[in-house]
Amino acid sequence: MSVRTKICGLSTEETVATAVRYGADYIGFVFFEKSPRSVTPEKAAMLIRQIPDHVQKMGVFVDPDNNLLERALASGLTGFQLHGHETAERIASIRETFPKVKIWKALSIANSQDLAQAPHYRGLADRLLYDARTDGVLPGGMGRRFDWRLLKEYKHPLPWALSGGLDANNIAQAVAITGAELVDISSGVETSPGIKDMDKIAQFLQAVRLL
Ligand SMILES: O=C(O)c1ccccc1N[C@@H]1O[C@H](COP(=O)(O)O)[C@@H](O)[C@H]1O
Repeated sequence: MSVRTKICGLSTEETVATAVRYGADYIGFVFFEKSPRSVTPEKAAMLIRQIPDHVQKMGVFVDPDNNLLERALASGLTGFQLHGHETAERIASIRETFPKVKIWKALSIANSQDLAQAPHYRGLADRLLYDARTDGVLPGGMGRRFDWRLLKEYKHPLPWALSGGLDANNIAQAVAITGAELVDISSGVETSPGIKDMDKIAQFLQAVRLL
């Protein structure tokens, strides 16, 4: 099975170049000021200029207003990853305002009841991103994982991706249990919060290629 990858939270030219060189399918930029990975639209634009067309560029947001989405989109994004409490109605409104942009809705998962929100986004989001529920300041990017067995046999209402606490050592098990065809990583390729490591990026992408 070919598993696609998203490397998230990049903020330097070197790490973007490494992710591209080792075959990332998606690269993510965080537009959330409380995050140690936060970038401005201007910085994202500079980084996105070095990314080829075949690699999708996702912006990560937490309950953004349209003004922020607009400014970030101008940097060259192809998709929005919405990681806050965005309702189905809010997603519908974002889709109407930005019809060409792919929309991923992140869901915080801690138990099987959390999956009940998933069908609400059918026909609205392009993809669901299952991530672990966190209790901290950040709703993602905490390296926290959830019980992957919750996704076993689950009938997904939409295309989806797996995230939350993934790394080069656990990715084979995560994919074997969940059947994920797209995986998303941030802190698993860092040495400390916000500091990406080029070797870890390369190792993760190579580990996925071997699956
Ligand atoms: O990375 C962040 O700082 C972040 C901030 C706000 C919302 C989401 C964020 N990151 C996303 O969280 C998941 C899981 O990350 P990790 O691999 O567990 O560190 C991933 O999609 C990041 O894009």
